[in-house]
Amino acid sequence: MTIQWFPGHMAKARREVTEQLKLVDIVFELIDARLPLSSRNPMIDEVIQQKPRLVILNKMDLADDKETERWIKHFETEGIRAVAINSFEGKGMQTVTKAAKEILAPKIERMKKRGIRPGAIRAMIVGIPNVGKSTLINRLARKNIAKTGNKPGVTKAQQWIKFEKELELLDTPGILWPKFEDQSVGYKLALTGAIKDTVVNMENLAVYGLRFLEERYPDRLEKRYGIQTVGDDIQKVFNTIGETRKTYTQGGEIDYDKVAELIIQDIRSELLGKLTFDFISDNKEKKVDEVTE
Ligand SMILES: Nc1nc2c(ncn2[C@@H]2O[C@H](COP(=O)(O)OP(=O)(O)OP(=O)(O)O)[C@@H](O)[C@H]2O)c(=O)[nH]1
Repeated sequence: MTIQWFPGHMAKARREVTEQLKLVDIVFELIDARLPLSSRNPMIDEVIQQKPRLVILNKMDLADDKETERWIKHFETEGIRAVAINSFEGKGMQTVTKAAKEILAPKIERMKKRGIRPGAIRAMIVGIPNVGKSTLINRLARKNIAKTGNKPGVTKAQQWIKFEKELELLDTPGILWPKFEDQSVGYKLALTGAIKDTVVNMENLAVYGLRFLEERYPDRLEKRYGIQTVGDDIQKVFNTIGETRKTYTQGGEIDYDKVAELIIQDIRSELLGKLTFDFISDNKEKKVDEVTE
């Protein structure tokens, strides 16, 4: 299933999440650890409102550990509890349950004081396509209840999963739309596979990837491709990579489409190491823009 985020579809998605929210005590906002800014739904605060929330940075195995740590601290300075996990391998699951219990502890205490016996804590997962919602549900359920896939937009159909003593999870995650803010957000989402390749120009995406690496991870660029700077002569860079990797057309020319694909695959498949694409300074720059507008 391909999700087309037309306005009607976005309104429906929001309505559905708002309905589901009434059923739960806490929201697990699932984001991609590589994109702690770009993989958040742009209206998430408005949608969730005052509901207690835990931000979960998934796919931590693919992200830069130092940056993930920084992001967790950053969320906490904003009053939002955050944890990092790898739901693919089931790493960090205890941090999710522990944090959820701690966030709700004051509420449970208040209920107890009023003589109300608290029931199980009920949670739901919310996130944009492909952040790993189904994978996490399966992990917490420890069996394959939810369907997963490696293409954006596969999640479906609703019941409660008891994933630990006193904790229950809605088996249907809330799927919200990604940001369409600017081109760089689009490129970052495409580089991590959150939006389909067909909606972006692969050569432009590869160039964006190279420039990003040059700016943030120049050592990796040099190690993998022997390139120190990308500069303005992109063709030269593509030629260098094409020659080293022997990416030729049948006529013996450099195959630029293949070089672009190769760069994107290298980025996606960790051949350039663990990468984080959003930096806390990106967030600050944006806030300054907003203030001056
Ligand atoms: N490396 C890594 N891959 C993950 C992790 N979690 C999920 N994935 C992969 O990410 C892809 C998307 O996972 P899903 O669980 O289908 O994502 P979803 O959010 O349910 O996707 P939609 O159905 O599109 O909303 C799959 O290929 C998963 O194997 C993780 O922690 N690490």
